[in-house]
Order: sequence, then structure tokens, then C-alpha cells
Amino acid sequence: MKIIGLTGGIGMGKSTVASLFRRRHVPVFDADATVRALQAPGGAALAPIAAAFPGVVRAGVLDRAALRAHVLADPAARRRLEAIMHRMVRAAETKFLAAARRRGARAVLLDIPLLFETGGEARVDLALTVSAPRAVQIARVLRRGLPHAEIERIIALQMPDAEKRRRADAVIATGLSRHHTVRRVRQLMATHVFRPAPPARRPRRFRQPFSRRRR
Ligand SMILES: CC(C)(COP(=O)(O)OP(=O)(O)OC[C@H]1O[C@@H](n2cnc3c(N)ncnc32)[C@H](O)[C@@H]1O)[C@@H](O)C(=O)NCCC(=O)NCCS
Ligand SMILES: Nc1ncnc2c1ncn2[C@@H]1O[C@H](COP(=O)(O)OP(=O)(O)OP(=O)(O)O)[C@@H](O)[C@H]1O
Repeated sequence: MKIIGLTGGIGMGKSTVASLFRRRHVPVFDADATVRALQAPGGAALAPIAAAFPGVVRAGVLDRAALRAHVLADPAARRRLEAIMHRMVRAAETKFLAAARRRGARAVLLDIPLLFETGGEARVDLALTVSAPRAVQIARVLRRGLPHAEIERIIALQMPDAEKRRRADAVIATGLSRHHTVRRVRQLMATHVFRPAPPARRPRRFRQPFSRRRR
């Protein structure tokens, strides 16, 4: 089973590209969605978060904006939150991979914003990065209603886009038309998922002797 990793900065188009793979029947593991499920009411991450960040969980509900403010203001707080979340996200990823193997999936996609930061390169056969010009990235996240200053702070704490592009095996440009992105995904699928295995070389003993082959 081919394990494809997908990463990219905030608003670069990870979810959009992941859905293009999903549409081509590649099972997708969404790290952000896993984080959200773990932090939802009743989620396993709520108790450790409440203990590490007093006041952000009230009546069993996490105030995500308050937690985001902690994380953006203080690198130690971010490391604390990541230490809580990453172990749980990895456990969910392991379960996902086992289930996909059991189902006989030919390839899977791991959509992980912090793929490179968490050493994920070593766990994937192919690392993809989605990338768009910074102005496009900011305009997209502004449309979601996040204030400009906060977007800048999130981008500043992420690995620079140029570094992600350098470390990736392939880059998917998402700053051009959607059609361009769809074509690129189709091309990557053809090259890395559907390319037939090279024909096995026939064992030597079954080959015709030279003299007969020439005739
Ligand atoms: C800080 C939190 C509460 C903010 O929640 P919010 O709903 O505002 O944002 P959301 O979860 O949708 O994330 C939006 C984007 O922010 C970026 N982001 C999130 N966490 C981080 C992080 N620790 N470092 C860098 N970028 C991050 C990603 O690009 C992500 O796609 C939340 O993102 C969180 O718990 N993050 C820590 C867990 C983590 O490390 N997530 C990354 C997945 S491997
Ligand atoms: N060619 C394209 N490829 C991908 N996304 C595009 C493209 N053109 C426009 N978009 C838009 O850009 C936005 C990208 O958002 P998306 O949620 O996919 O990014 P993300 O990387 O998952 O973000 P986050 O890190 O915040 O979770 C979407 O609104 C999408 O419609």
C-alpha cells in the first residue's frame, strides 16, 4: 500500500486537494479533523487540555479561539498542546492505516499540516506539498473570517512554504485555476498510484539459448 503524505501552510488547499484524491477512491486521513474530533464535547483530549490550560474548557466545551490565542502568544504553550495532541493523532493514524490495509487499499493519503515538523517524511512513500503565492493564501484565510494579524502569526509559526516545497517529492500548485490543480492530481495519481509494476524479468533458465533466439 502506497502511503502519500500531503502538507502545506494554512489555507494552501490541503483539504481541497485531499477531496480530489478521495474522489478517486484514495482513503484520506485528515489530521485536522482528528484534532477537532478529539477536542469535541466528550473527546479524549478535553481532560488533558483543561488540566494544561485552565479556563479554556467550560462545561465540557473547548473554547478554540481562547486556546488558539494561548498557542499564538506563547511557543511553550504550543509545544504543550502539541505534546497532548500528537500522540493521540498518531494513534488514530495507525488505526486508519491498519483498516486501509485490511480493506486492501492500493494507496492512502495522510493530510497532515505538520507532516515535516513531526518527522512524517519517514512514514510516507511520497510527500506532497500544496503551495500558492502568499497573497492568495492570505486572501483565502481572510475569507474565513480570521483577522489579518492572526493569519500572519499562524504563518510565522509554520515551516516556511519554500522549505516545505524543497522537502517535498512533488509540489501541487493551488494558486492557479482549480482545473490546473485537478489535472496535477490526476497526473500524480497516474504516476504514483496507477503506474503498473514493471514486468518481472524472466528467470534466466527459461530463456532461449542465443543461437535459437537469433533465428
Ligand atoms: C490551536 C487550535 C485549537 C486552533 O483551532 P482552530 O479551529 O482555530 O484552527 P484549526 O484546527 O482548523 O487549524 C487551522 C490551521 O492552523 C494550522 N495549525 C493548527 N495547529 C497548528 C500548529 N500546532 N502549528 C502550526 N500550525 C497549526 C494548520 O494549518 C491548520 O490547518 C487547533 O488548531 C489545535 O488544537 N492545534 C494543535 C494540534 C496540532 O498540532 N494540529 C496540527 C495537526 S498535525
Ligand atoms: N486551485 C485550487 N486548489 C485548491 N484550493 C483552491 C484552488 N482555487 C481556490 N481554492 C480555494 O482555496 C481554499 C483552500 O482551502 P482549504 O481548506 O483546502 O485549505 P487548507 O490547506 O486545508 O487549509 P487549513 O490549513 O486552514 O486547514 C478553498 O476555499 C478552495 O476553494
